[in-house]
Amino acid sequence: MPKVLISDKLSPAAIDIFKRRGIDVTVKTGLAPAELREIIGEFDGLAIRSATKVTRELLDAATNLKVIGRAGIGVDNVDVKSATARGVVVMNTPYGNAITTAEHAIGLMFALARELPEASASTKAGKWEKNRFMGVELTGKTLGLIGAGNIGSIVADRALGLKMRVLAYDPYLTEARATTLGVEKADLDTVLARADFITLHTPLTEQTRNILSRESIARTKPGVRIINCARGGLVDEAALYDALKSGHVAGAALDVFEVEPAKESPLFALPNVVCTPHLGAATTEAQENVALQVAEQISDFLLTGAVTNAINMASVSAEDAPRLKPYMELCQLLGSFAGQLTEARQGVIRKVGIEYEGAAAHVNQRPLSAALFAGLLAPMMEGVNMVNAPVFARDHGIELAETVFDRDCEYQTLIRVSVTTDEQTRTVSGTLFGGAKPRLVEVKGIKVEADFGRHMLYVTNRDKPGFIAQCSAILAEKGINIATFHLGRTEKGGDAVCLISIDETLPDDALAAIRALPQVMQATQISF
Ligand SMILES: NC(=O)c1ccc[n+]([C@@H]2O[C@H](COP(=O)([O-])OP(=O)(O)OC[C@H]3O[C@@H](n4cnc5c(N)ncnc54)[C@H](O)[C@@H]3O)[C@@H](O)[C@H]2O)c1
Ligand SMILES: O=C(O)[C@H](O)COP(=O)(O)O
Repeated sequence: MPKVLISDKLSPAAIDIFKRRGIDVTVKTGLAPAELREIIGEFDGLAIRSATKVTRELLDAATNLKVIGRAGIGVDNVDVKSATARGVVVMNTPYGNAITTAEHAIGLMFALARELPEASASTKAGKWEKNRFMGVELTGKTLGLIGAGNIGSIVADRALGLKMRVLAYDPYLTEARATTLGVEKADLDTVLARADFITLHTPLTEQTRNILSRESIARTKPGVRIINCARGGLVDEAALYDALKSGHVAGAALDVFEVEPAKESPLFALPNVVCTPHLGAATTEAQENVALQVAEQISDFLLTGAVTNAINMASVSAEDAPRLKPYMELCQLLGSFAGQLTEARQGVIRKVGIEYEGAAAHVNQRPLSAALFAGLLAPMMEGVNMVNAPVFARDHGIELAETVFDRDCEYQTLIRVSVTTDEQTRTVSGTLFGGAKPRLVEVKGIKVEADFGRHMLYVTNRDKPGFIAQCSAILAEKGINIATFHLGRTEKGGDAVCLISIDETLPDDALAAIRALPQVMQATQISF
């Protein structure tokens, strides 16, 4: 039974789902990093929000971990690169808290426009300062969106309902999408110059860090009000402080901070600053949504291999997972076969070609190439799997060329793999016998039908009499039982391949004896 640890405060709905799906679930929140490192090795899955920091050190200790599920959107608390390198899938729940967070941004905009927190504090203090507070109307004002993804789009929709004009800066926003949203697509300078309110809705990346820098804040319209419900680090807090003090910025509402938890900040002393402690996603509805989603996604992955909302891997729907399973197995075996042949020759792989024909041409091929790379690279690298194999391949400069043939095919399905090293190109093809059982059908362009046995001997030889008898005699002498024996050749007397499935591994001296046979050009032991 797979084991999952919930290490942040998640709705109890998640626990129910894990239990219902047959997952052994443990809840331990508020653990110190060392305490978490101590226990993480037991778990196959980890469910988190933003409090748990999934560092390289934690991942080093997470020897069984297969999946990290973030109940929420931002994964900046996860070292995704290290997780990928260790073959751990990282998933989030990209939509579950989007409405709630957009509502928080709108709420903060109202709070700024009418100085609600200050007015509330003053009233509760018995001051009744009716003449101190004079707000601004939102109707007819311009809202500048920086980032028009899931949350930004919802904010735009609500702002349009408030009769605001919405300008959006997002390099990935198309004109067509802007029209659908009812917003005006603009460059950053235009948003800065024209917006009465600016609201940020981008992830924190190298491009967005300090997107509201001292210089860009200086270019904003005097009297602008700024809302950040996305990530600390998007706004230069020191520059914001100076602009608020000078009055150039009339107000700022911050849900997120450069350093969290934000226990102290010069900004806290300013009356025109509204702060909340990273509450963007904090509603019952949103927390229920993300908890349910993350628990289902983690369970699906651990129980069926379905991959949803992964940051570092191609998606495989729950519906597709069982259908793709035999194809993935075939690809992994073909990759492993080709990888072991390449390893035997110590060649550096330069290029991998994958051709899909028949039924394989009509399935989702992205996870298939990942499975193939995992099989191919496993003999050469430790800890390789479907998550990290495509990254390893890219990092090692291995070019991937995929071709899908929509044509009549001799087999119900056919996947052909060619691996090019500095010295040669090796081709192997396989099919799914009966639609499910992986079978080799071609090696080096020579037809030879064989199941993938646990231990196999692959021989290339010249098609001359005596080879089968001599090879069998060597195996018999070592007491090695032959399970299956398959032959193929280009033509009578030409190049031949032989695939022998044996019941155990071949001792080195037997392999050497087979290699020494006069007809043999290459003999390699393959294990799956
Ligand atoms: N405060 C909270 O509690 C809370 C809750 C949920 C999400 N968030 C954060 O809100 C942010 C947005 O979430 P989302 O779900 O809308 O993400 P999203 O991925 O749907 O949208 C992000 C948008 O930013 C745009 N973008 C990327 N680089 C940009 C750049 N350089 N300039 C302008 N736009 C750029 C992208 O094109 C995309 O449209 C994330 O950082 C997320 O972590 C915070
Ligand atoms: O990225 C997110 O989803 C938000 O920052 C919410 O984070 P939280 O779930 O830890 O509050």
